Amino acid sequence: MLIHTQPLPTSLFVFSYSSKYQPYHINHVDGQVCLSHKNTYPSIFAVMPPFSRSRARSRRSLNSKIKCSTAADSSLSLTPDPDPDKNRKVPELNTLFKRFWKVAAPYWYSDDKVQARLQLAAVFALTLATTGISVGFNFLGRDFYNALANKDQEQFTNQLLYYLGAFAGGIPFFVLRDYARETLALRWRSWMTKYYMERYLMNQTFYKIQSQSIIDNPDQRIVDDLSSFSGTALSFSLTFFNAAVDLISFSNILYGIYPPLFVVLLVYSIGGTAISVFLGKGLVTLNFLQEKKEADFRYGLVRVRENAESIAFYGGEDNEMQLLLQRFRSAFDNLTQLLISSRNLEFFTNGYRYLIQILPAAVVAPMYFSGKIEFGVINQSVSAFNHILGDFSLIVYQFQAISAFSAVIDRLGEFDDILDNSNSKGLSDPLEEISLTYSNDINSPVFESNGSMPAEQSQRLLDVENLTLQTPTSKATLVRDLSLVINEKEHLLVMGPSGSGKTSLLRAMAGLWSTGRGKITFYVTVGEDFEAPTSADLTSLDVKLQNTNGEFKKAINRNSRGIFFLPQRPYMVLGTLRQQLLYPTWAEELIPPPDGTKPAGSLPFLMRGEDSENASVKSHKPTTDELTQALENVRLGYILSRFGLDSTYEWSSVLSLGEQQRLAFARLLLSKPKLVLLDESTSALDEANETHLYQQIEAAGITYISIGHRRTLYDFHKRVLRISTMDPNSSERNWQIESIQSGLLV
Ligand SMILES: Nc1ncnc2c1ncn2[C@@H]1O[C@H](COP(=O)(O)OP(=O)(O)OP(=O)(O)O)[C@@H](O)[C@H]1O
Repeated sequence: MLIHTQPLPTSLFVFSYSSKYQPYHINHVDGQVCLSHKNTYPSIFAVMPPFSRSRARSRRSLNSKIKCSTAADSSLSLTPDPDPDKNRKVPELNTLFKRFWKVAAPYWYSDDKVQARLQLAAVFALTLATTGISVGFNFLGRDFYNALANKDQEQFTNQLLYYLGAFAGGIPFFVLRDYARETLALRWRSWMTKYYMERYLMNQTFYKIQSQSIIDNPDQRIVDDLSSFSGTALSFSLTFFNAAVDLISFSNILYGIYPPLFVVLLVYSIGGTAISVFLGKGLVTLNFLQEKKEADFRYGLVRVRENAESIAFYGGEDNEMQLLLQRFRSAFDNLTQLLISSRNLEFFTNGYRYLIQILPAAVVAPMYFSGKIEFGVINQSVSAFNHILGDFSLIVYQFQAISAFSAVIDRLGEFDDILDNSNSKGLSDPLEEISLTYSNDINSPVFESNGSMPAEQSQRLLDVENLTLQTPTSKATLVRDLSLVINEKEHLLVMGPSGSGKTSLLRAMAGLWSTGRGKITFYVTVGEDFEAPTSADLTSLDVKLQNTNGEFKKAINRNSRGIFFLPQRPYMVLGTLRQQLLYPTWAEELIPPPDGTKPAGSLPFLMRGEDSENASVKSHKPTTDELTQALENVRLGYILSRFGLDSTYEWSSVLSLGEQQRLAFARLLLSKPKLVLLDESTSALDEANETHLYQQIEAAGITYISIGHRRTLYDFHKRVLRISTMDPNSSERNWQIESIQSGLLV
């Protein structure tokens, strides 16, 4: 137990700041951060290096306060927007605790748990050591000043040497404690980032979140909120731990001096905490909204960057400016309210802090006057009182940081729930009934597409039975009671007016939409170890989640099952031309350093193991020659001399739309799937190139289902599925299948 028997010397110091940093004021001075003690030692002042990561949040909010107080003087007009977020409820305390636990716990039970717990123990041990060192410095300081007061030169010199020795020995503990805490926070964040990204990208959750606008800014939650969560959770834990140690150390002293003083302190701090919670309760919501609005604003800017060419063609700068300003104003308005609430809370917090400064001295002074205690005991009681007050007042002093942290917990907890239940009723429609199955039973009898007569011995690839397809949110029926069979080489063209539901049919086949009824079965050849997933597998996160430790079973990937989808809008990944071509079938491996060593600081769980890659990754990965040949096959050989295979460009900007579509066909030819679903994949191409590409995939033995509007497409297909726009009042089928022979309908 750490007990101060003497008053703390007034020259202490830098050391105690971070173990009990809460009683300090934080100020910016010339790019440095200055901490000055808020209660016990108003004269103590320590200049710190620029903020560490764990204090980045304080810096950010501080910076934003500075920026905003400037902005408040500017001429921005502040017309309030009607804002549905204003009715957002403050989360209950127990909900917050549950969410905190749900977000925080998985890491400490994960594969990395041994390392994590050891590091945590080291951080706590170092924190205890630094607290002990601080106490030791108190005693050294006391003796130093006693020697000075007694004019004992020899003792003074000795104490000075002790002090310098202790200084040299003690400093590394403080540095190592902070380093250990920061590295643990980084490790925790890295693990959580992978854990969240994995669940976000799994099972098309990212698509559902985006297309159904389920939550705002998942990217910001993964980047900013996770970073601030791990850093703040650790530093708060240490702050509370320190407060507990401190409380035990100093309660005895204070209680021993004068018990009523202890009781007064208890009542004062409990009352203060209750009032600050009452005054600051709106801060959690405001902080939550601030995060959202800042992310919305940033997203708006990202959209401008991503769509630079379209905006420039439209000349839409004024509109963009207005939209962006609107988003910024929304963030600004909220921040203004946040500042007002913070200011009101500060009135109370500062009053609370200074009102009681002289109380302990005033209470014990009569005992001193009557000779019951020595003068030093007054100092000691003031010191102990302030320590305990600081410990009991953590919530008052830290309320703003706690409210910001609560907002982070709330946002992450909400995100975590969505990821966990990504296919439960919360996310998907209760009428979600389309069953999507991947079957390896290719021996079942093959029928003609009209379902009546046995066909020649070709392999069946797709079976659609009584499919009624609806839009996910409005439940508008797009296709009614569709049945069709696709056998090998029976290429199907899907036609129909714009908006009739052609792409949506592909969405259902890809498992992106499942509202409606009916059954879709893909028949695919797969390895012996493959257990054909059912539609429930495909929509149940549990199947893919082995446990809550964040270990995932191999995700089911339809590309590796011989089925490929080319979306309407070509998608170019961030990376090199080689990566474009390999996407999505093969992942580009990390290039190891020449000496074969692991990159410094790499964490085992950030590496993608073989198991987590597509099954097809194990299949032959195309060589440079094969990649070059694939480009030649789609008449794109000339871009090689321009860009090379291994340079990174913004491909969606440097390649024309038609070139991007041809690149997508090169991917297809390299992957050689059994069946491909093409959504207007040649719409930007001239007829000669279109014919060439269809000839290429036909020659590669790929069966295809294409969506398209052009009659020239008849030449490459055997049948056409014609979908008409659904009449909401009709209960009739809105589709028909016609045969094509030699490019003509029969
Ligand atoms: N996420 C969604 N939520 C609700 N309705 C949607 C959604 N996406 C598309 N729709 C609607 O579904 C209908 C069918 O859209 P779909 O994209 O399938 O049309 P399409 O036949 O492919 O049209 P086009 O030929 O113009 O590409 C449209 O009316 C569209 O507005």
